[in-house]
Parts: sequence; structure tokens; C-alpha cells
Amino acid sequence: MAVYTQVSAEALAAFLSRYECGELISAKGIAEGVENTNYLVDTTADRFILTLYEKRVAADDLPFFMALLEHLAAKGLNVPPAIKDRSGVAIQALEGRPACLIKFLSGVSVSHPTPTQAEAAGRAMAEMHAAVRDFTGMRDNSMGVASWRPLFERCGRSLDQIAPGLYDDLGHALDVVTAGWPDAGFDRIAIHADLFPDNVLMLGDTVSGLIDFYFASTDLRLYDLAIMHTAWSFDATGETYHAAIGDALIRGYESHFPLQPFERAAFDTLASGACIRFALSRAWDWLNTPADALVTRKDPLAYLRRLAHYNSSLVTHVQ
Ligand SMILES: Nc1ncnc2c1ncn2[C@@H]1O[C@H](COP(=O)(O)OP(=O)(O)O)[C@@H](O)[C@H]1O
Ligand SMILES: N[C@@H](CCOP(=O)(O)O)C(=O)O
Repeated sequence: MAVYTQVSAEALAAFLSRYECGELISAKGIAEGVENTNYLVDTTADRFILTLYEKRVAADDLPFFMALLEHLAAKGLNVPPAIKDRSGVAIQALEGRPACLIKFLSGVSVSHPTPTQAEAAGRAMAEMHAAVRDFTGMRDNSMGVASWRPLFERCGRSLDQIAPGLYDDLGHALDVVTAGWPDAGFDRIAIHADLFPDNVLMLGDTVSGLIDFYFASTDLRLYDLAIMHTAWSFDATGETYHAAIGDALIRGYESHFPLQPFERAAFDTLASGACIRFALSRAWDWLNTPADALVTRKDPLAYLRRLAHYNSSLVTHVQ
């Protein structure tokens, strides 16, 4: 579920009256997603997404996200910009939360992508990276390499409650991966940083939308592809690597940005970093979300198994 904040019909009607968007017909809470509250809103004029930003999205970051979406949409990319009200304001408040009315994009996210779909998604990421070259906004990656050790330390020995040996494996992986983290010579741009299959909308083999830019930040361009590779190329448990999907993603991406030898050499380190990042954020949520909460906790170990694919020497304690 992802309806943390209930919006009353009266508050929604008053909110919509600020916009040139027709009269409210219906509003339904959207079950998918974990971070924010989302409603599907139908009016006499169109269909929209209403997003109320919950605890993980800082209100101060919204202008960066919205400027990035506006930049990409202006370049013709299928991303959902926030709609502005009659006074030109996009970022509002509703039921005590920051909120935006967002353009609805059609399409569905695929759970088991084919190589053709993965190639299209890799190409869509490359188009996004090409389109941000002249985007001037900057945001530090709050889930970037510098954040991993503090998060690891906050999880502490409780990691071993998830699986015996997880603390030692993640601690060792952090030492190795952060020591070898590439920097000089690598492009830094605005990246999506969470382009999982559920954040890519598709109609058949065509990408119809890239959504959920709320981890977008300034970081290594190739790290974005590495995150995508870890998210798309495995089964849900992280046990089985699907080479045809991983290769297709990279082939699609190379349509705009052929990987240079030094980038290929760093790819497994970047992907290992992505595995540590998602293993840690999932572990934190696992340890801090009550088992009976309405939100589904994601399995941190699915990311430890992926880590073993990119560097088997990093996972020695967890069975
Ligand atoms: N602009 C959009 N157009 C169509 N559907 C959307 C749009 N934004 C979000 N959704 C739907 O809402 C769901 C949750 O959105 P998402 O941004 O991933 O939420 P969260 O930030 O909570 O993870 C998506 O899986 C998708 O079904
Ligand atoms: N993709 C992350 C969690 C972030 O959730 P999202 O619904 O905002 O994409 C993960 O799988 O751990």
C-alpha cells in the first residue's frame, strides 16, 4: 500500500479548484509504491496523479526534482512534470504534507522484462542522460557512497538478526568497494538513481514513461546504469542472473553512450556499490518497519545475492 495520508473529498476539491483541470470525478489511492502517498485523480478534463510527499522526501528537495522533470519534459522525454496552478505554483500543501498534481502517463511496469524491453529501457536511460547535459540543478546524493557507512553503523549488529554474518559481510564489502570507488574521469550528472522496473512504464516494447524521480541527484552517470543493471537483470530473490537482460540493458544504453574500457573496468565496482546501497536501505527498513505494517518490506538479502554475482569474494559469511 502507499496511502499514508488520507485526503478528504472536501480538501481535494478545494485543492483542485486552484488549477485549470476540470471538476473532480473520482480519486483512488494507488497501492503500488512505498515512499509517498499517491492517488489516481479523474476530472471532467483529464486524469492526474496526486502525490503527497511523506517522510523520506524532504520538502527542500522538491524544487530540484520538479525542475529536473520540467527540463526533461521540455526536451520531449516521457516523464511526468508537476502541473502548475493558475498562479504558476507547482509545489503545494495538502493535509499537512507537501503535494503536487502530476501529469498522468499511460503504460504498465513489467515484472519480467524481455531483452527487447530491457534494451528499450537502457536506451531510455541514455536519452535521459543526454537530455540532462545542460541541466544546471545540483543535489547531493543523500543515498550516495558517503552515506553508506553511517547507515551501516546505524543498523549496527542488528543486521545479524536478518541473517547471521550480514554485519561482517556488509562491513567488509563497504571497505573494499568504497576504497576502489571510481571518481576522476567519470561524468557526474543528474541521475535517476532508482530506475527499477517498477519505475519504467511500458506499452508493449516501447517505454511510455520514466517515473519516481525522488532519489534523483548529482552523481556518477555510470552509477545510474549500474543501479539499473542490479535491479533488472536478476530474479526477485537475486539468485539467478539473466545475462540476456543485463546485456540488452547495456546495449540499449550504448546507443548513446558507448562504454569506454575504463568504464567497463569499473562497472562491477559500481554495481557492487549499488548492491550495498539497496541492501542497506532495505535492511534499515526491515529492522525499523513493524512486521504488521501495511507496507511490504523488501528483502535485503536479495541484494546480498546480487552483490555475490558482481564480486563473490565479498559475501562469505551469509549463507
Ligand atoms: N505520472 C504517473 N503516471 C502514471 N502512473 C503513475 C505516475 N506516477 C506514479 N504512478 C503510479 O503510482 C505508483 C507509485 O508511484 P511511485 O512514484 O513509484 O511511488 P513511491 O515514490 O511511493 O515509490 C507507480 O507504480 C505507478 O503505478
Ligand atoms: N527501489 C528501492 C526502493 C524504493 O522504492 P520505490 O517504490 O520508490 O522505487 C528498492 O527496491 O529497494
